[in-house]
Amino acid sequence: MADPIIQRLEAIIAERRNASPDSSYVAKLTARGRSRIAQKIGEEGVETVIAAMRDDGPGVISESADLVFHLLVLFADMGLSWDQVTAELDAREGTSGIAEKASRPKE
Ligand SMILES: N=c1c2ncn([C@@H]3O[C@H](COP(=O)(O)OP(=O)(O)OP(=O)(O)O)[C@@H](O)[C@H]3O)c2ncn1[C@@H]1O[C@H](COP(=O)(O)O)[C@@H](O)[C@H]1O
Repeated sequence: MADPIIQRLEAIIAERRNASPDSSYVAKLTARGRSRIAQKIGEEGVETVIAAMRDDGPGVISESADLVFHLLVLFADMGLSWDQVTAELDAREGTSGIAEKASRPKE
């Protein structure tokens, strides 16, 4: 089960998708289409990287919140949920990243 703020945000985003783009950022971004939502995730990821390179801890937290929020907007657009991400992490628990990479088929 997702953290309570993630659950509330998923519900808010589902509702705000149908609001007026004049009064809702979620509705405005959704109306611009999937590619724009995905582009925002790239932008927020880059802003997180920039904050990290500046050793700006509060900046990394703030940009990470933007990143998670925009991921949730994308998930809503694609019918996905945060619980699916945590299920994927659960499934990976205990598998070393080094071992997993070594087990991939050779290209
Ligand atoms: N958590 C957030 C949240 N985080 C970030 N943002 C917005 O995301 C945008 C990202 O900022 P940027 O400067 O990168 O982008 P921008 O220049 O404003 O936008 P673009 O024109 O570039 O797309 C800003 O407008 C932020 O205000 C958010 N907007 C909304 N929420 C949540 O979503 C709820 C519903 O919001 P509305 O849909 O606006 O009612 C709110 O009550 C909040 O709980």
